[in-house]
Amino acid sequence: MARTLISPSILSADFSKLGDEVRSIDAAGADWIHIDVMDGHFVPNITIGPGVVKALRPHSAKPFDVHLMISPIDNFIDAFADAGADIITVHPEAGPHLHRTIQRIKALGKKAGVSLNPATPAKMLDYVLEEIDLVLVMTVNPGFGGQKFIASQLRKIESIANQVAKKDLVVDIEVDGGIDAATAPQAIEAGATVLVAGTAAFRGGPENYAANIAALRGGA
Ligand SMILES: O=C(CO)[C@@H](O)[C@H](O)COP(=O)(O)O
Ligand SMILES: [Fe+2]
Repeated sequence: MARTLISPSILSADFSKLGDEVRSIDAAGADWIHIDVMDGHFVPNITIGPGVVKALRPHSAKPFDVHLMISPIDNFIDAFADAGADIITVHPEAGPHLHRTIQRIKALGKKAGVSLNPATPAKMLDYVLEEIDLVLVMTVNPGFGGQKFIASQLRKIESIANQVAKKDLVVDIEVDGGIDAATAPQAIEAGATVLVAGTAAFRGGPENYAANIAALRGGA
């Protein structure tokens, strides 16, 4: 069975001490650090920009998994790469030329991801799957933590996992939204290789982070 990585979303961390939160979740066993960037335009919420990513960079050596929910996207790719992102994930609806955006991310030496909203079909990947490192399947509508898992997305994960296997590609399938100890095994069963969790990872404060991550791995 494929390995399962845990990428806790700092959207659910205590924003008044983000550096400490990143250190704590890293020490608790996070594989990646998921950073949700929202612009109040592509999604109805505003979070953080490249300056915060840069400030957090010294707090962890784990890969920064940066999920960009901003449009237009292209003017910001370089800024997040410079700030210390390792994986940069974009939504196809966030710019006019997805292929070009991916090329730019790769040219900067970063891993490239494409994120699909719940209503966006897997077909969107037909001409880019060979170019990318990761597909991020949203199991909630993007914008907020703490929403309910949309189970219809399991079928999409399965279909992408089949395509990846059929084409013999090395592409992670990351699932994002409403992931907890109950939904994690369903996502893994469908083919997810990376689990994002905000609420379930940061629940109860730092003394609970290791147990929270272990519970998510319980399905692995
Ligand atoms: O990208 C997003 C939301 O748009 C996510 O990364 C959330 O932060 C996940 O939070 P939970 O659903 O796990 O609370
Ligand atoms: Fe996210």
